[in-house]
Amino acid sequence: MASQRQLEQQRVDQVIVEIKQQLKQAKKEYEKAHAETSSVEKNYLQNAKVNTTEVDDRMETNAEIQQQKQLVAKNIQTEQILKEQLETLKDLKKSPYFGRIDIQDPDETSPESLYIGTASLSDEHQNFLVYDWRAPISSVYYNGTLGQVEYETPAGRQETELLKKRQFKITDGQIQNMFDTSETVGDELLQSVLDEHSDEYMKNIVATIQKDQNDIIRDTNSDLLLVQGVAGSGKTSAILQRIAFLLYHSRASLNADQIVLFSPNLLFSRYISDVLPSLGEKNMRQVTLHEFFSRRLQGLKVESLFNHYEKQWQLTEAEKELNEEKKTAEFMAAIKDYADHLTASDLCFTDISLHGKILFSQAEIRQLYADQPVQMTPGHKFAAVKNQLIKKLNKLVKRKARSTQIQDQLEDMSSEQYLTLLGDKTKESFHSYDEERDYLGHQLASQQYEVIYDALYNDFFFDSYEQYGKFLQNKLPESAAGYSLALEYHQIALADCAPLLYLRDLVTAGGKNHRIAHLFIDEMQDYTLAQLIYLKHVFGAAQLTLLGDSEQALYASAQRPQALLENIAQTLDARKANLKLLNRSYRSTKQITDFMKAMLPEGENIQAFNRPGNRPLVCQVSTDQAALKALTKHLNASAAKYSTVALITKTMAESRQLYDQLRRDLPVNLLTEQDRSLPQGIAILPIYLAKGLEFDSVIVNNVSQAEYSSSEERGILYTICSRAMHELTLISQGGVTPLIKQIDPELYTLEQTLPVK
Ligand SMILES: Nc1ncnc2c1ncn2[C@@H]1O[C@H](COP(=O)(O)OP(=O)(O)OP(=O)(O)O)[C@@H](O)[C@H]1O
Repeated sequence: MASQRQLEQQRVDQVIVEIKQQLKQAKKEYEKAHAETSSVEKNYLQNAKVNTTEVDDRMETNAEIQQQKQLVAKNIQTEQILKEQLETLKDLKKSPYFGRIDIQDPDETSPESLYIGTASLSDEHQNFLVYDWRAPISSVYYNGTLGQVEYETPAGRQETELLKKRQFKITDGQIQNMFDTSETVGDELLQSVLDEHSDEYMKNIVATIQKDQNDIIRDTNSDLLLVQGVAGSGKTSAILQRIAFLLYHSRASLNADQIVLFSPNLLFSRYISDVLPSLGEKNMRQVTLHEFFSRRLQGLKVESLFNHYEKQWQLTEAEKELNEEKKTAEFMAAIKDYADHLTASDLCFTDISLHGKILFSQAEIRQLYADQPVQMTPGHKFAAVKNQLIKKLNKLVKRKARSTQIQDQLEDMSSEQYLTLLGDKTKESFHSYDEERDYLGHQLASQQYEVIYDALYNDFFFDSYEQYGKFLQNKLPESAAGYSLALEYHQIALADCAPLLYLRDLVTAGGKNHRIAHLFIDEMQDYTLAQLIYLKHVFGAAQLTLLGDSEQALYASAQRPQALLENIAQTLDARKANLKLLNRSYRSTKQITDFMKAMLPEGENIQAFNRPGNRPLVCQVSTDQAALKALTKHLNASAAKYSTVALITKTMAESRQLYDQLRRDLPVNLLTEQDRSLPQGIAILPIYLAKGLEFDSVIVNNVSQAEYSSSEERGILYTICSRAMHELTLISQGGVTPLIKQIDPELYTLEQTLPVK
């Protein structure tokens, strides 16, 4: 292998020489483009400064400015492309590729060696020196074992013989490691990647994608792809590489703006923000469910998932049941049925007034609705009413424009106001003084009625909040009072958001976003069916990828994947639904994974990746003081060893309390819902904020019987433990929870401190 390694290093060196040449050329082109942009920009600014108050100059200047503006935009775009090329080449220079496959095509006489990297590179004769990891042939690297293999291409399925597969770890142009493997992607490289410590940002995994992950990444057929994967199995990683793959696969028709990812919290959004740029792609849009609902329910304080969790502890059984009902598909079906059968007299219309004077009364709006043909759908009727109202408003504005009041205002106008009213027009745009006068009068009247136009466009003549309240009174009367009370305080419970918005959209035929081609939902076990139905309704044209782990549901029982798929596919009306399971966990050491899996009734499905470490430590103490002492000791020790250490609690209140107790002695940081980045030092946070994240060392505060008494809390403890990569410490004040007691004592180390007499 030594001489093989020399040969491979020689090839790396040659490729780097080529990259350097291309870099030089690209730099030149970039600098040229940059100089051009600057000069056009300067020109544009100078032109824009021309005295535009001289009406004669205006038209000409306008046209010229428009032209310049377009030129600037085009140059900026070219400059941006060249900049991206430069970045790609710079990355390739450090590590041009990570894999090699030797293949024998049936119609070729000799085998061919192909090298695979994060981006493609060809020489001046168009020979591929490096293949992009997303190219059709690269799938062979991830998918096949040696021998006869198949791969998909735009022209159909192809066959080839895979003779050799080699993995490289190249840093700064030097091969650090290389392995030949017959495995899909062998364990050695993966082992060395997983041994690394975590940092603020997630990394791309393209060099070590596993076969089952590759199937998820390259699935282009399903309209609903459901991924159920155990904690740390690479679901989030798979989503991000899948997005990079889809962007490559459909380069001509898809851009990053057409992809939306629903992420669990703001910390997570930042944590994953580097992966796509590291693959030369733009980030997709990211939103949390809370942000999404808040934007659609402006003026209301939407309950967050976190508040929802925290409140669970205080709810009565009856209240919990009401909430549960609102989460179901049946509840959404009831909303649909209700919306379909609403008559004009049932609808909650409101008056539209200006300065206290009613312009359109609810009675008038109701009559307009009642006058629509019966066979029309509610949405069409609503749209027709809206159009008629806008027409009526146009007439009103026309009348107003000719009123003496407006004419008087025109007389008294300053020349500045006059120019603003003219807008894009010039004096010469009009044939007569009267025409100009009419135009200006119309402009002025329109301005005065702008709020009414806004109100009509935004459907403010319909009160969706009241309508939903009426629906509740009918369907779930016990919850109507609570809903109305919250509304009085401008608040809305999470469970009410999806049904209310669904009702609003159905009545008003609004709220849809057809532009989005792919919708990704991470941590889907935290979404109710009602929410999924609403998201599917909004993003009707999107292909769905849902990823989750029902064992990590914080307050719900786990559901079997196949049943979940059938349920969701049927509810969302999916035609090509596909279920993928990921059972191997990569995040944690074998010892931590074995401990976690023993917590679950069906944990035997989880396969640990064979990365060794210490067994989790359960530290049992008997007093408050001793607990705090143990906590301080272990936090200190972890912080000295690792870069990311987290103390994860069940609730925010517990996090706050610990923060107050520890902050004098330790560099601790309390994280809240608003935090977008992980600060240096030890993080203290409740589990719902740690969703999707990982830390070198995790400490759990109190795993006593009193704190984790029921199996309902299994999901919480499991999720907390599964955030640990290298070290897990659990402190228990008093007897440990039965969730741990039932675990084979061989799987952890028990440290007991005796009470001080
Ligand atoms: N093929 C792989 N190669 C290298 N690292 C991997 C691979 N798959 C997963 N990992 C690593 O394992 C860790 C867990 O991955 P990820 O966060 O994507 O899992 P997850 O299933 O979304 O986890 P969870 O549901 O517990 O939040 C990450 O550090 C990720 O980089």
